[in-house]
Amino acid sequence: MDNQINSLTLPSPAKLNLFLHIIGRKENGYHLLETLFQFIDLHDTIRFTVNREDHIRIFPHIEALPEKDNLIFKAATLLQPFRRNKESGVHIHLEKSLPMGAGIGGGSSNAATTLLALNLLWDCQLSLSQLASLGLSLGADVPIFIHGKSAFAQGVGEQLTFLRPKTPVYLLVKPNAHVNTGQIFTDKRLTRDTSSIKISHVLTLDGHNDCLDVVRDIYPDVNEAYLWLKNQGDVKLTGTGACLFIAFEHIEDAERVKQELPEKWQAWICNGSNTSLTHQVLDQWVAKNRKI
Ligand SMILES: C[C@@](CO)(OP(=O)(O)O)[C@H](O)COP(=O)(O)OP(=O)(O)OC[C@H]1O[C@@H](n2ccc(N)nc2=O)[C@H](O)[C@@H]1O
Ligand SMILES: Nc1ncnc2c1ncn2[C@@H]1O[C@H](COP(=O)(O)OP(=O)(O)O)[C@@H](O)[C@H]1O
Repeated sequence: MDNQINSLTLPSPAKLNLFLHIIGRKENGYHLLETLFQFIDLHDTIRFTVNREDHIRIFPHIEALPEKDNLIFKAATLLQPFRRNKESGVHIHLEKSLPMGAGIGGGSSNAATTLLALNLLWDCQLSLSQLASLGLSLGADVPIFIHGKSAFAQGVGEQLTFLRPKTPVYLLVKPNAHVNTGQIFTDKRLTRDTSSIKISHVLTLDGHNDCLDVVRDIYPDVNEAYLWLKNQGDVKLTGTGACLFIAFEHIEDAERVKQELPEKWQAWICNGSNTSLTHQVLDQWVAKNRKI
């Protein structure tokens, strides 16, 4: 990638929740979760070019997502007070591949990638912990993308214990539904009393997703895809959906199921990764620019 000192192109990857347990609810209505996050190599790509125009501009326009609601815009705005660079504007080009409202965290990932990139390009000099605290106000999943390492998360997703789960091949399937996270978390039928687990058990546990039954009930297409995939392996829901996934040891098995999958569902074969692709590229950029 032709990264220069005033521009940076970064992948902004998706995550999976290998399990998601709801163990309680806070007074403000937010849910206390226990979830195991892992990254996958499916990603958006974002190019940041700083300039002296003092504006944040995002291209191209995404239908149904006004610029001011874009988490990329919100993340850049949050970082503006910390700029130390004369080049205080930014032109952001977003190549969107990740489906939205799919439980794979595309919006949170984009927000985190923006904070990481502009922290360097605007010379804000914030630590990862400071960026994660800032990012948490944009979404519960932003801190994991800031740290860029697979982790067991507690609280609303901000208390992280870094772990290295197995990295299988995944078949990821997107039913035709755009899930509203808020709607799932306010559903009366949601199970909110799963027992807390010990960190030492996380990697050996066959965890579940407490949102699955409610999501299947509200979104018939998720239910249909779930029933189809159930015959092919241990199918799981990521986040509040809509995406479902199965882990395979061998890529050939994942490919066979993908070939048989009804065409109406979008599907990808991807690899699990315990380091986010963003950080892999960022580390190379930092090493290169240190030498200049
Ligand atoms: C459930 C998870 C698991 O990874 O994934 P997604 O399916 O969204 O990717 C996340 O915790 C979601 O994080 P995120 O998508 O950033 O949610 P937010 O924007 O913070 O919250 C959307 C709404 O969901 C509810 N919410 C969210 C997180 C949480 N721990 N408890 C909640 O009750 C709140 O009503 C909130 O207004
Ligand atoms: N840059 C962005 N990419 C994706 N979604 C965004 C972005 N900015 C804001 N959003 C909003 O955030 C919502 C959740 O998006 P996303 O994080 O992709 O899904 P999920 O939380 O289900 O994994 C979207 O429905 C969209 O309205």
